[in-house]
Amino acid sequence: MAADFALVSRYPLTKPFGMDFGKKIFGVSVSPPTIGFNVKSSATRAVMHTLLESKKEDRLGLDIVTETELTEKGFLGLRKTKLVCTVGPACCSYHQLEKLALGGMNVARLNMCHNSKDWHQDVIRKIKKLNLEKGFCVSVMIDTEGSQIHVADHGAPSSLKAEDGSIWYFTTEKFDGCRPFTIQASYEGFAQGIKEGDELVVDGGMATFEVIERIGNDLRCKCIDSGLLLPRAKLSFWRDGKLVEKHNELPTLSTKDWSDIEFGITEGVDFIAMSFVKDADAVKHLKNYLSTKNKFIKVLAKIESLESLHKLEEIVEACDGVMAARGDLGVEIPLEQIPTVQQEIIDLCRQLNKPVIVASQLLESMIEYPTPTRAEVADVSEVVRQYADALMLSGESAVGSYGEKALSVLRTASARMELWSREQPPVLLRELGSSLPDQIAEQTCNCAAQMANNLGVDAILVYTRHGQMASLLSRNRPNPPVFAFTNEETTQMALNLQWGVVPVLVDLSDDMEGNIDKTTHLLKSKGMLKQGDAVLIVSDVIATPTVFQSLQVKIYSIVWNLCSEAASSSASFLLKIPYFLDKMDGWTSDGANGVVDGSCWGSGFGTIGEKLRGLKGSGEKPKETGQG
Ligand SMILES: Nc1ncnc2c1ncn2[C@@H]1O[C@H](COP(=O)(O)OP(=O)(O)OP(=O)(O)O)[C@@H](O)[C@H]1O
Ligand SMILES: CC(=O)C(=O)O
Ligand SMILES: [K+]
Ligand SMILES: [Mg+2]
Repeated sequence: MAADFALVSRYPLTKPFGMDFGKKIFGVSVSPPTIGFNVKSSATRAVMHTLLESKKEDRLGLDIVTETELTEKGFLGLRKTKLVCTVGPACCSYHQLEKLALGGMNVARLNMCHNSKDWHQDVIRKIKKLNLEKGFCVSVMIDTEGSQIHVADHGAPSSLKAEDGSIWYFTTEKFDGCRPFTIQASYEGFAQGIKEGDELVVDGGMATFEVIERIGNDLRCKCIDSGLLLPRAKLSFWRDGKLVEKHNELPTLSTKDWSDIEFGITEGVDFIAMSFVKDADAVKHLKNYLSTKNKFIKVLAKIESLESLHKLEEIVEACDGVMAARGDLGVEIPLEQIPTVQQEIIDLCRQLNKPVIVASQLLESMIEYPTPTRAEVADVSEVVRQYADALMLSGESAVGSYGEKALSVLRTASARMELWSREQPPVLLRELGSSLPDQIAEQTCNCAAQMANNLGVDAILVYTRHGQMASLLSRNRPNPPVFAFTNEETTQMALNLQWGVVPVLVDLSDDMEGNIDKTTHLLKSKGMLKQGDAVLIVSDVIATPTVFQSLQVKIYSIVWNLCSEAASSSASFLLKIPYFLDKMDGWTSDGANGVVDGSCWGSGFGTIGEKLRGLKGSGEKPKETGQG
């Protein structure tokens, strides 16, 4: 949103590697490093001020941050990668949350492992107040504690050092105060099935112990690799180089988790992230529960255990989105496997059209330092290159001293990598839809995205009720942003997590042409659509139920007419795919709009054309899509 932020090193650059800052090198513009991170330029502040002063009904239903970014950078300058911030003590005041929202936070995450319900309630209410009063659009996610084996208490306020050869007791006995060399573990059955000679690994390798004796529920262990024991350190057991899997003994949703979910429902959160998901059943169970309560909260499955990797595909199919939770995952699989597993999770989510967040340690050093390491910037950029939907800050925003700066690093690094990625060849997407209407919607979105790239249009506009069409467009990762106009607030808040989608809340009617006129008029009146701009319009709406349901792809090119009041649509064309074939004779043709025959659209549409013609013969009407 603000002017370009150059990443600043905390190590002074004595010799800039033979480069002259300001010159173009290999097509990359290198700007001189600025000192520190400005969160907002004065120009940005001025735009925001004007927007805040403007009447709500003139504000297009776009959130203030996107509107400012759009005014400053234009359609193609909009950031596509979404940003999630974990809220903790370092950023929980109204003012601090406002700064994160201004900095581009799309989703605020509340980790129910920490702090009280009152504290979380206070934060959620502040975020909703900011959205209402200041024109932000920040969604709220709660993240369940889940059942995990970790240090419940080690008797010290912060960390404890375990030295090589020292003997420690790990117990499930609850006691107050401090017993030297004694660690309380969180799970009663933590020692079950554990044998002498097994290794107890703390926090994925921070320290390692060998089990020398099992005494009832307790383990006597010798430290074989010295290190630190942090509060709530994660504990895992290994035998012959393999993880001893213990999650299947634990419920995915504990009593506390259910109580936190009820709390989330009452407070109207937009996402529930389920920790330590083992299989699709747990996800389906929660989704069913939410639907019986008529709540449209999206369920995100956190992939952070070995079990979840074994059942990745069924979990991704069942959930509404995924979090690659690298923190705990790194405790369960060897660290060197994290990069390939991350790429596999992201690719699968894109194929199955589910938004994916990559989380943990993205800018870990920024908890303490005002600038990231080069390796951290490279990690963030790699996630963006892999086309994840969202990046997440954990401790950097929750407890760090430089949360806002960390957010600006995510913003700058993702903007730069998104630009670079546009030059890369597209990925082949597998076919998802099984019903004909779903296939039509999917092919329309694939073609529309390709067309938008080939024609170099400035923006894609989509009219959507449940966000499905917007999501199918986003799945193609098109160059222009996807403006998703919806009249459902739940759809607006859910789309906040999807790559390149700008959700816009508007009153939509059944008259699609009217909707198009209204929204393009608003974009024009705000100066966002300018002479020479072209937008591609995709809709999936029942025009008049008795005639046909149509999918339309329309190129709307803005030409400033000297004699006419505003802009006119030129060279537009419209593809109508009739579903009610008894009224229509195959493909429609509409001279005025330059409607094209399906065969112009390549083999994908040819096949669908054949299917439609086949259906015409059977007189069968395809079932309604539920899309859009
Ligand atoms: N609401 C909160 N109150 C206090 N501290 C918090 C809060 N949320 C996060 N933190 C702090 O920020 C750190 C990083 O947060 P994060 O959400 O990544 O948690 P985590 O405990 O590492 O575990 P996980 O993400 O696996 O649930 C935590 O270890 C904790 O110290
Ligand atoms: C985010 C989270 O839960 C993890 O990385 O483990
Ligand atoms: K959690
Ligand atoms: Mg975790």
